[in-house]
Amino acid sequence: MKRGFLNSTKARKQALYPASAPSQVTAPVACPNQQVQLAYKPRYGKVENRELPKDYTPSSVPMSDCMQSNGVYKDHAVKGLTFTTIASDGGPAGDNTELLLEAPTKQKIVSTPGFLKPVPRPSDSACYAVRSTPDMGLGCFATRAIEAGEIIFAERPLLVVPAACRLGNSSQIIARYGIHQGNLVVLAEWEKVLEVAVARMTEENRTAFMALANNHKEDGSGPILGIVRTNGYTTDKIFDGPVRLANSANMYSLILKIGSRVNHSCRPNVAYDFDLVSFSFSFKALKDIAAGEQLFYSYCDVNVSASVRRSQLAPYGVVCKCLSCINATPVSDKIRMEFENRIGNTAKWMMDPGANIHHALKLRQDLIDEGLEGQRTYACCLYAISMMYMAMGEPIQQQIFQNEFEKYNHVAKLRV
Ligand SMILES: C[S@@+](CC[C@H](N)C(=O)[O-])C[C@H]1O[C@@H](n2cnc3c(N)ncnc32)[C@H](O)[C@@H]1O
Repeated sequence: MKRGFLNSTKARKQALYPASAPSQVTAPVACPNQQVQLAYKPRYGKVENRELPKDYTPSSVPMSDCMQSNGVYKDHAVKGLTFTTIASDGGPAGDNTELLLEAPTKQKIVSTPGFLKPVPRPSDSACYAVRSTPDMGLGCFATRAIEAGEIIFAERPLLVVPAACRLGNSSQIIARYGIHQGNLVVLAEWEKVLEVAVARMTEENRTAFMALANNHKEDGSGPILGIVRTNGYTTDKIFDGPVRLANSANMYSLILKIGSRVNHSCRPNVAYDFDLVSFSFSFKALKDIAAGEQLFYSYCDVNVSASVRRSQLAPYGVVCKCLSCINATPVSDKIRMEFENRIGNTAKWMMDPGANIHHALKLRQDLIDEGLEGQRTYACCLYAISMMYMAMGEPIQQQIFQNEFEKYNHVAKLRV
């Protein structure tokens, strides 16, 4: 991820829609810089009795009353949020993005120096295809061999909406209907708001959006919120106010046409960057990918045990069957949990490279065995090995690892 990498805290910044706990109560959380209540972390899984209160009448959320000459609706504000469009401006209409966000956040985005550059187009747009998998719904596949570091596709999001249900009156709703039915009403009201954002889309984008997967059909989410929760990415480049809140409640969820078709693996072979200036995501290969191989992104932290990964994946309805999950042992758990610390020993290893080279080679092998060659740690490790061979006066080995380092540094972008 632009995180550069999938591990630890950075990965959390850019995971799919923030994970939620099973049957967790939707606690309205006050956002400090605004008078809104956030229905944060809605429940997932099967919620029994999804009947809305008899006396509940859904709000009517107004649609923009005016379309501009470029076929894009004018901005309009509802309940403190603005419906707006980033239009492709001469590019393909598929590059339009619909957004629902706070007005100052929109201002921050559009005043980014250089905004709005065209979406970067990879030289070969035909290196991937979306098709069926036997057990994961649709997925993205390489149609030819792709090298580590290569950009596979780039796209603007179809939709950008707050990562939490922001209604402003959630606490009154909960007070009136109680927690269980109040939560259902909050979700229903939020769906009404999202319906307007989707109605503003071009027909092409709306069709693509509504065709995305939805694994939130039984938790009270409406069809649009279900799609948002199943497919949303986050970026630490878009949030309300001066700082990103620790609970991510002021962040946004971004739903993509192609990126949202990428399935999960704890042995990811792709990562993404989000560029504010072109307002686009670029998905790049973390390692060499063979023709026909499926592209995988990690929806969870990769430097944690299999059981922690399992619990992080539960809200996505994913039971991961990657090699690392199937073959997980206490030893592999330890490897994942410790690889960041182990690379911290590099300076110590360099004091006596001959005696310590095996530590660095073992770390490299462990990362390969866990399918984590895209990690920054892997590139750091290759660099350390090449430096150690240099210090040992072994130029051939040094060159081999220098070359490998350069290949993976294309992904890791270490400054050395
Ligand atoms: C963002 S979508 C990915 C694309 C999706 N497969 C589709 O058909 O559009 C996420 C959903 O895909 C499925 N999925 C993703 N990774 C999976 C995996 N490793 N195993 C099983 N299902 C997976 C789950 O249903 C998950 O909720």
